[in-house]
Amino acid sequence: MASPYPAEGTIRVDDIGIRFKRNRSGRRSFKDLFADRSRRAKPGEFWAMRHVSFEVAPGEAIGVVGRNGQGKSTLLKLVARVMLPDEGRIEVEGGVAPLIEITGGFVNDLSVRDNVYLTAGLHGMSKREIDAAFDEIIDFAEIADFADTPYKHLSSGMKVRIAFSVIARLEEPILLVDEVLAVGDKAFREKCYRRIDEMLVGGRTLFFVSHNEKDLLRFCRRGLYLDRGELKLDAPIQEVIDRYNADYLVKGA
Ligand SMILES: Nc1ncnc2c1ncn2[C@@H]1O[C@H](COP(=O)(O)OP(=O)(O)OP(=O)(O)O)[C@@H](O)[C@H]1O
Repeated sequence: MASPYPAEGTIRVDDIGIRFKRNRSGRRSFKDLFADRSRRAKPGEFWAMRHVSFEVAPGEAIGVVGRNGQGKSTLLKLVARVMLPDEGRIEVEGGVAPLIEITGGFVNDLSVRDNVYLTAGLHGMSKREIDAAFDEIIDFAEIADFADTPYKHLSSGMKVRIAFSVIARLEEPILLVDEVLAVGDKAFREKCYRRIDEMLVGGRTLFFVSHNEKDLLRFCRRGLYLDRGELKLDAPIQEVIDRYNADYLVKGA
């Protein structure tokens, strides 16, 4: 008999909406949390995403496409639970390994070593497990000479290397990858992609944001096309790419 409980890696997004202020850096203040949650955007606010619904089964690999500023990163942050929707519900079964806005996840003044322990620890790895994996994590990133360097002194490509290397070691069932890998050099990116292939074979659920068709087609079977804060199309990835290109590709460009 099928289990009544959703399997790890399942994601259910039900009519979510999120609004932002145009003129302030932060989202909501503590005080705002207790204020009236009006369904209308107040002056100076706008809905970055509204009425978005979809379900993801464990092991699905989903490519998210759309022009700049259409809500792709916001959607990943909602799945990662670092943001909450103002409307609707989002249910995520199991932990999420996020390779998004990586510099936000790592602490600038800590060494690479301490950041590895911190991030892996926050995702449930014990100290003993991290001890055992540490050398491999550093080797994969190819930054052995920099293990005790403060994270802030790494180049942007080196930051991506160590972040990917840690995230790829986590046992979380859901993997989120935005365009950060574009910062890595070609050889390292290919190494990361092979690792993502392995993780998909292992049954991970993937959300992959990219403007690169080849990369989207490599990993994803299904696509979500976000446009003006709406989910314009949820379909096989090739269909989603074709529709996006038909809408926005400048002929001959
Ligand atoms: N913390 C925030 N405060 C205010 N506005 C925000 C915040 N985060 C995102 N936005 C706004 O929400 C909209 C969607 O942004 P998002 O980063 O999700 O777009 P995107 O599709 O990932 O874009 P890109 O392709 O450029 O990365 C944009 O208008 C952006 O300015």
